[in-house]
Amino acid sequence: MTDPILDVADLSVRYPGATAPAVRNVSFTLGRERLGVVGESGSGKSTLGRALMRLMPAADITARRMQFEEVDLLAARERQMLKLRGRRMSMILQDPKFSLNPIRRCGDQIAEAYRTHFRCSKAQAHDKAVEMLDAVQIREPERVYRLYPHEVSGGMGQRVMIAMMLLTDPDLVIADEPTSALDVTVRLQVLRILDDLVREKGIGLIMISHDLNLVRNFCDRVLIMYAGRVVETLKARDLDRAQHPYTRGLLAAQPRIAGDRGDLPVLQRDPAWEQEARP
Ligand SMILES: Nc1ncnc2c1ncn2[C@@H]1O[C@H](COP(=O)(O)OP(=O)(O)OP(=O)(O)O)[C@@H](O)[C@H]1O
Repeated sequence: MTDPILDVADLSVRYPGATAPAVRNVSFTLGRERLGVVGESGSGKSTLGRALMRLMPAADITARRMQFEEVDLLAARERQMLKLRGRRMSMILQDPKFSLNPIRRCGDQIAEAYRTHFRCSKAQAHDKAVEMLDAVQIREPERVYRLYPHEVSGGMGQRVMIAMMLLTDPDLVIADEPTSALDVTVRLQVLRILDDLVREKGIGLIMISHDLNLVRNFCDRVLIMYAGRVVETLKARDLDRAQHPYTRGLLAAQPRIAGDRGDLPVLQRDPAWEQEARP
């Protein structure tokens, strides 16, 4: 692995009033690679992503280390975080409908994001927005610039979001289920764009997903989360050789198209999984 972009040790997150932390003692490093974060609903994947961006002012975030390049994310003031977010670290969410402003044209939103970070004229920001739409393989960028979010498909909306994120050349991108609302062909296009970012621009990508097949094929390494903890960390290509019974249970519960199509096994949970952690 290359020099870590992110180095996290013993990160825990507790929501106000919650009896147990949503994320518990999570440790990992991220290089210029694709790191998958997998686990069932409620295992803490999104909480982990939002905590890294410090997007949860009400929650209690503790860690031994939370270092993003030269920045100590635990000590950084909110002013510094405002400069980092959207510039050097970005997040892509599942559904662009909730991330784009419904009453502003897509292109204007990208141009405005550019002007937030860089001093330039409106015309320069417009040109940059069109260039970015083109970079995410939108065929008629000038036309799409003028569309409102409700006028674009889910896949195009997701590409608009990625275009906005690309503006500032971030080093870290956290993608939270970025393709689950997309059909298979558009999903491939979006994955290809993210893949190019890792290969050509050398970003570090955290890909949060439910989809074991997707992370197996797309990611370099995978963190498996259960009840807020990382129970296993593996190279994606070694996923089928996973040791932890939870990971093995998830793999066994995957539907198969070919071969024996008997009943899917039900995951038998062991309460001990909640206590242990294997970084
Ligand atoms: N804003 C919040 N306030 C209080 N509790 C929350 C909040 N967001 C999430 N939680 C709780 O934290 C735990 C982890 O949730 P989180 O959304 O991180 O899981 P997840 O693995 O991303 O799930 P999903 O795959 O369904 O998105 C859950 O028990 C959830 O109920």
